[in-house]
Amino acid sequence: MLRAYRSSDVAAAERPLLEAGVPLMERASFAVATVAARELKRRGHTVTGSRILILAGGGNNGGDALYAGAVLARRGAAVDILRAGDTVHEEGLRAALDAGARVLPEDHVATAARAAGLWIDGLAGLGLRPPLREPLAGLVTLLEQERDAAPDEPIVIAVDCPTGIGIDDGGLPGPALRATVTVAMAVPKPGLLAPPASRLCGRVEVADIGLAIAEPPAVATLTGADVADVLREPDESDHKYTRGVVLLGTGSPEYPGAAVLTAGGALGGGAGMVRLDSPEVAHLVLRSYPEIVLGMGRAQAAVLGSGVPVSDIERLRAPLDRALDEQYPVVLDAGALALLKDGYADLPSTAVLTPHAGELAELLAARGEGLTRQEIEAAPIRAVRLAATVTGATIVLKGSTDLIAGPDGPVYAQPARSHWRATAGAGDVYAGLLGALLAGVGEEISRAGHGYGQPALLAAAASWIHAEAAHSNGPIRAGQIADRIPAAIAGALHG
Ligand SMILES: NC(=O)C1=CN([C@@H]2O[C@H](COP(=O)(O)OP(=O)(O)OC[C@H]3O[C@@H](n4cnc5c(N)ncnc54)[C@H](OP(=O)(O)O)[C@@H]3O)[C@@H](O)[C@H]2O)[C@H](O)CC1
Ligand SMILES: [K+]
Repeated sequence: MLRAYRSSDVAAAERPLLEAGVPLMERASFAVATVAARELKRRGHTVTGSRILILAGGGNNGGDALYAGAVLARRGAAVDILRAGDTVHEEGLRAALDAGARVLPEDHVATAARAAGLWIDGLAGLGLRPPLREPLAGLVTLLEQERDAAPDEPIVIAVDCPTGIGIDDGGLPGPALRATVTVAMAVPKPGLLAPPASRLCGRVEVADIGLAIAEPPAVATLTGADVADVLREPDESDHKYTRGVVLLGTGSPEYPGAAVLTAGGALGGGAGMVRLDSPEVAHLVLRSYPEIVLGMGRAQAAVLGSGVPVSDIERLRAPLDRALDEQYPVVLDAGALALLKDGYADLPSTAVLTPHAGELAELLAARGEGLTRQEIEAAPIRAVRLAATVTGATIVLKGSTDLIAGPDGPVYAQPARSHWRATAGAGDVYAGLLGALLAGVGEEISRAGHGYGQPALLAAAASWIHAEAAHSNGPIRAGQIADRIPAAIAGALHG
């Protein structure tokens, strides 16, 4: 699991080590230099003979970059330093100059940017209070223009984070310098895992500088190994009821396919049994999945709303109330979210809402929180935490990176592996898959009662599985995603 920590927690953890004289900056800068050398090599260049531009801000981020420049200059690179702040990290500058680097006149930015094959972005890191002020904002804008104009795009190594991103909220409040590789010191920060900021980070590498953080992570990303830990593989004691029964209140004459796709997601996700409470489309679903059992009945999880128009949502009220009364998990997708506009003020965390940004804006507005779709997409971590707080439910904000928040614990940020997943019906498949995972542990969740972090963790696991199943180098249909879920789960469980 990738765990990202707030900048304040990182800075607090650094302090005693710095006071004890632990050479954190030396370790950090060596890591930056190592990544820079390797990236040059990847492009068929050697450090010797390469021209490298050090973008040195006025703080320790600049210090890291300057010491990295010293290492690279000693290895034969031609190193130019652009001092971008009123102040500079004096020892770092001294080290770089002693190693043969030279300070550029300020009006040489464009020329130097074009001449350098690699830039090291040490303008600002943990100490940035976004948005960027002038002259840094103008410098970053100019550098982005030069990068776009350069015949060969330079390699940009971001020290700790790309300068200008919202390091803790994942926002992009102003200009920011896109990176090829981000070298995160000690631990990732939230802006490296959550969009829109994460889109500017390039590949994230974490440099071990001997720092451990005791605080809980603010954002986390599950890997396949974590998913294997979360899933419960059936054994000889299992039967279809112990593996979890999912009740689907999905699909309608207007959107019959959603019933088929949620059924495919639930069956692919390993439900012991799938019940369908949508008589008007049952014949269609049975044609694809004869395994489906028709009608209501005892279940360990319910999935409601996919493909159900708002005009038809009253039929979902009974299964929703039953899930809440019997305290088993319920996924509220698409049309079912409209039920929450009046009533259901305080949902349990076993209610998992799966809005996209527009639906989330409507949900928040109904709770008196006026965030627009644009504001949600600009700072999704804040939006998904707010939604979990005002509803009490677990929130899955679907997007190219799914963001998942429960009543406590980290926000999970689960990126798509490829973007062909953005196709009609993919959300229906996700809802069914999530229902299967929740049903698999539904009894445990019910016994544990509300406020149980498990639904958010399972929703993150479902997102990882869905991204894995949807990973493709070309177009993929939602039905194909459903068909590939079993292999994605087997891959997580057995490598
Ligand atoms: N603590 C350590 O020794 C280690 C830290 N690591 C590296 O250091 C940075 C954190 O360094 P810090 O000095 O705290 O701050 P930064 O260098 O990240 O940023 C401060 C500079 O940024 C300017 N600033 C701040 N906000 C803005 C803004 N909105 N617009 C423009 N400029 C801004 C600030 O200027 P001021 O005039 O406001 O002072 C500073 O010039 C961390 O990220 C690591 O890279 C080591 O890795 C480990 C040891
Ligand atoms: K930086």
